[in-house]
Amino acid sequence: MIRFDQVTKTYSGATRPALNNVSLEVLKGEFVFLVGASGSGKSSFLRLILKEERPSKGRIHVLGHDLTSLANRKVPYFRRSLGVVFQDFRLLPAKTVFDNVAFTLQVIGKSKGFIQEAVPDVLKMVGLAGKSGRFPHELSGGEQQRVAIARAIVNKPAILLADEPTGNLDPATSAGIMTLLSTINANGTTVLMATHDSGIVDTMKRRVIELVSGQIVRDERQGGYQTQAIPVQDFGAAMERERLAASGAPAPDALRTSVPPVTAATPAAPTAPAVPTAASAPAVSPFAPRTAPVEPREPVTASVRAVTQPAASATSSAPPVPPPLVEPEAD
Ligand SMILES: Nc1ncnc2c1ncn2[C@@H]1O[C@H](COP(=O)(O)OP(=O)(O)OP(=O)(O)O)[C@@H](O)[C@H]1O
Repeated sequence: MIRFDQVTKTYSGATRPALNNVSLEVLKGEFVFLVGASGSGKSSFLRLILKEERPSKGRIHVLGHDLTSLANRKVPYFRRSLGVVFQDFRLLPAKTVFDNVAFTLQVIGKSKGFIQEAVPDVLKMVGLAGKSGRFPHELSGGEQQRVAIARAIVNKPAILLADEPTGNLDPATSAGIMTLLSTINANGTTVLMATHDSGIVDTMKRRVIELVSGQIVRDERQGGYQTQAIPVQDFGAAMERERLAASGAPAPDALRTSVPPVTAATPAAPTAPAVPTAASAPAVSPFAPRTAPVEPREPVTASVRAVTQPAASATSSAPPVPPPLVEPEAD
């Protein structure tokens, strides 16, 4: 469904690649978390799948298309099979909930009759049946994200890409969004989600791909969030480093994070969803110290090369995220 063969992406003017020799396969029906420190390459990975960026080296296949040779005029049509959700919702502020979702279908030329049926259906699915006449500013953050998800799935995409979809939401609201994404996945859509939310990843127990400095250092079935870049045990130390950095003091060597060797593993078969509920949602932020000991992870069959990585710099800032993907069909 999605295959990366030795993909490297180096942005112009950059001194190091955002993605470095990445090979992996995502199968139909999988739910995959992309984790890693800020700047590790998660958004770049998603943008390459959307063909918003081109790889500097390597090949990418998505839904049977070789993206390297896919003509630009065919890209809008290709993207109809992909839904995208962003952290900041990206709704059209002057359009109602109904019209935000309908707009996606209008620009690809769907009939009025189709739109009148499809939009209420999808709004019902995301739990917003009674709010179709509201404007985005009249909705909570969680409701706005539901509209964004409705918009992303109304055309029944084969793949849903979500770039930190819960990044602006509280834990209970995030749990509701994850329940929704799990339902969408259970209905057959392959989901790839970049996240920093350790609570969600630990609760859902899905495939986890971890990036450090643009390389895959972990590909684990039913994985947890624990990152190589910032090992869980060292969250306290990481916070102490932040405190010292903010106060201008040099970080003592004792506080530097060490990175254990890593065994990368592989594409896992789809598994039954373990969906957090609003009631059970753990109130954990990526930077919350955790006290529980780290369980050894069970490796799965390797098809991704094992990589040993230096610690990632966690200082890069996120680039601007690409605009919504819906484009009118070329004649
Ligand atoms: N358009 C761009 N031009 C130049 N460099 C870029 C661009 N987009 C990303 N980068 C760089 O590529 C690297 C990976 O960035 P990317 O946004 O993919 O990381 P990320 O893991 O998604 O980070 P975050 O968790 O903060 O969103 C970073 O060093 C970033 O500065």
